[in-house]
Amino acid sequence: MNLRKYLIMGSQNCDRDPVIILEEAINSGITAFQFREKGPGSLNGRDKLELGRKLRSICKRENILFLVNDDVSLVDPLEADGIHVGQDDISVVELRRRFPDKLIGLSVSNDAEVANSPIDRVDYFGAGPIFPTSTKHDAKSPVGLEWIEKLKKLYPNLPVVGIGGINTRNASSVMKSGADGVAVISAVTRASNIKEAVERL
Ligand SMILES: Cc1ncc(COP(=O)(O)OP(=O)(O)O)c(N)n1
Ligand SMILES: Cc1ncsc1CCOP(=O)(O)O
Ligand SMILES: [Mg+2]
Repeated sequence: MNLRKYLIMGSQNCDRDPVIILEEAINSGITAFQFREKGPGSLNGRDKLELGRKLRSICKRENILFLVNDDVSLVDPLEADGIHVGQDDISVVELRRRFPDKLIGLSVSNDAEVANSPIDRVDYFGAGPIFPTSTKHDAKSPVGLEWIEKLKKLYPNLPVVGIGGINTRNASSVMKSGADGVAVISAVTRASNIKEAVERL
């Protein structure tokens, strides 16, 4: 599982065709992709599924991990490698019961969330928001790089990806804090030059 450069994206994050953006990002070196069709301007129903199928087939062809965000109903039709959920989504216990062999990522932002989560059923943590972000309107307050250091001390063997406000200038600080990868939306989807952005990340 290579989560080093983890792109998260839905059509609502794109000024251009998401298919082109994903292809450029893969050709430039991203290692994992999360289909997150969510929030203002996002697609629903058949349109969402149809875009998911296109993005999934690109990841399959290019041998890039493909995870879905939140929406359990997409896991089987898209033959996703896994699913990422947060504290207010379907429970990890239920998810693991339904999908014993899929990757499960869980968002954690503080000690209480970790204490109340079945960590033994999780494959990686999404830690954040590390920095302020304007991409997710209901994001929690930034938790800072210390949160990554703390998580790695508590769970040295569980991969941690930092998320939230990560860009080409601050990504190295996230990795230096012990993260196994950086998860980004706008740093890639809003980049004027995707190749340069992914390479610099
Ligand atoms: C890798 C990664 N980490 C964190 C999140 C955020 O998940 P969540 O808190 O459930 O928020 P939404 O993305 O569902 O709005 C993520 N998606 N991916
Ligand atoms: C989905 C998500 N979860 C926490 S912050 C965030 C948004 C990350 O977007 P960006 O990389 O543009 O700050
Ligand atoms: Mg969620």
